[in-house]
Amino acid sequence: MRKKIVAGNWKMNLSLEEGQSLHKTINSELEGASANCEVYHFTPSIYLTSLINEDQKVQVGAQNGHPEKSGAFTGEISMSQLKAIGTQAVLIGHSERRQLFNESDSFLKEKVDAALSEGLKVFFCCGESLEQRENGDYNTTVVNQLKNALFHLDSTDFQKIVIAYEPIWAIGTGKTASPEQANEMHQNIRKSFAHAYSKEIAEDISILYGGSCKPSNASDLLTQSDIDGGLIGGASLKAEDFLAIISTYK
Ligand SMILES: O=C[C@H](O)COP(=O)(O)O
Repeated sequence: MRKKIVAGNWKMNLSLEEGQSLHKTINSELEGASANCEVYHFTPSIYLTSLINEDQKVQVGAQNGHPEKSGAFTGEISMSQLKAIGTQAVLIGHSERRQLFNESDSFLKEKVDAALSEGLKVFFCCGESLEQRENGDYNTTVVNQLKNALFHLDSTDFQKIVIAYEPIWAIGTGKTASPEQANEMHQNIRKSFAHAYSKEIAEDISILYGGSCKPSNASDLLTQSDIDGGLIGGASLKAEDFLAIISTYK
């Protein structure tokens, strides 16, 4: 059965002290609470070692990783280096990486392979631009992103993969997809897995929504039939907001 997951993507925000304090607060609030959803913090890589602690409720992930194990890639961190320090998960394919750092589907595919070979859990992001939404190309765009980076994998690999659907026009804009628009895309994504693999894989994979999700709209979005949680940006930076979103699954 697929899992509910709420993940915070801090992006390039928070000082180390702020990050440690936020992580500590979320962990202590969840301590002893019944586990109805998994919770992740995707933090700046430089903070990972100070936050990773296997005994805590909130799992810690990186926002990026390089597919090569080692070599002359100044400024990069490999998936194997992430794994070596105990990182539990990695974000791959976030639209900010695709757009601002020109990451192509084929490069993302290499990252997915490298992350899985290290045993990292992959949160694979997909989503269409406003133009693609308006000209009706959104379903094809998103399915192609999945096909190009994921559909070469074995069925068993999907135990380590979570999909995050993030319409680019909803990220950090205050505009959200309506619950119906988001759910329709999640159903479409699930169908593409059923078509490429099997009904079982499609039913088992967790698909998160991301894009201006906040306490006021979380319960409408995150309780849709095919939405299994959220990848939260801005609203993950304040403990009160992030906890309110997590409480959707209480
Ligand atoms: O990874 C998170 C998404 O980019 C959503 O960000 P946002 O909640 O600030 O719109």
